[in-house]
Amino acid sequence: MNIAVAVSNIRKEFTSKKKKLFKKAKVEKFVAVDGVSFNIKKGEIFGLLGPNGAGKTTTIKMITGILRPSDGYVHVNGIDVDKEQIKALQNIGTVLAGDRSVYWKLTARENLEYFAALYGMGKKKAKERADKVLKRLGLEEKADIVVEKFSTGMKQKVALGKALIADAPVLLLDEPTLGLDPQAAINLREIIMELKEEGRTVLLTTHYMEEADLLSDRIAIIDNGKIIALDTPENLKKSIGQVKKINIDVDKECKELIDEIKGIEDIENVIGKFNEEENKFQLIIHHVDGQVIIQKILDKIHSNKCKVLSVNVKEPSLEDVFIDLTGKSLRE
Ligand SMILES: Nc1ncnc2c1ncn2[C@@H]1O[C@H](COP(=O)(O)OP(=O)(O)OP(=O)(O)O)[C@@H](O)[C@H]1O
Repeated sequence: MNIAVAVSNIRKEFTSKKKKLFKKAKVEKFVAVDGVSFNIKKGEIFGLLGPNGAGKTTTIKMITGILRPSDGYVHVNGIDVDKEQIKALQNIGTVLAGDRSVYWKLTARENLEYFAALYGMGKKKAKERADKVLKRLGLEEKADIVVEKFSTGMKQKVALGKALIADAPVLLLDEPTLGLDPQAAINLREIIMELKEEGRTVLLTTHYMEEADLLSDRIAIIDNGKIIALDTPENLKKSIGQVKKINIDVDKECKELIDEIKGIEDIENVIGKFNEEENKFQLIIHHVDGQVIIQKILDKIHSNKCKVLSVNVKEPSLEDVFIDLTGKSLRE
């Protein structure tokens, strides 16, 4: 069988009680994941890309069985997660977003040996396995230091080590590079590529589009609990091939510009974001004709008394696929 993870029409509805003083609590329903289906092939890195709150973590939690779907089902290596959770879990290693569930007062080695023991390994096997994982993560030299003294990147590696300790064929990595400095993120991405080369299946959630693009064989884009596109990164980008993109930075925030540029013929979409660090207003403009349009856009900018800082004509990225599908930016 070629499918490692089969997710069939899963749905998750949360209910919460909102209480107001002297009033009866009101029960509110919220659908976080709304009929999501996908298959992950064995040996594939499958990216789940979406903005904050899109439903990525909730989906992962349903695949591991931590959360029970309100509807639909999940199979991991042919095992129904709802019916045989323990058997299914033997096939899965998981790192949840911001997972710091390693023990801070224990060393990296003690942590990994402890989790190996939880998986039922004897002392000798646990030690061997911990050694192997520490080496693979480049943590051998720091193996006997307590985790609380580690940097964020090293703590994240120990969390990944916990997911690797049982040598499971399927890895669910929820935002594994979140909060890491650029070099630590590069190191972790290299490890993820190596895991794939060993034949493991990886589900990676991220809201970094470059990361999804770089690592994934296929990507599902998720928004508001629904999958809105699923294909290889190349095909996703090709799908908006006729759409061209111009990035223009201007010297001050001018929201009126967005609607004015949208009003120009052949303009498909305009996103405007103020970059506080660099004190500039960044416009991402999608259009279907590159020549005449630039002058028309510049005229609008001038009539709004803004100064152009830079103009770039770019190849569409996954972010553009998202903008094209939703009319909003991934990081809004
Ligand atoms: N236990 C819960 N009760 C109520 N609502 C929840 C619960 N868990 C998640 N949600 C809501 O479900 C939605 C999806 O959350 P989820 O954590 O899956 O998003 P995400 O795509 O992983 O986002 P992020 O990138 O910010 O981690 C959010 O609106 C969140 O507030």
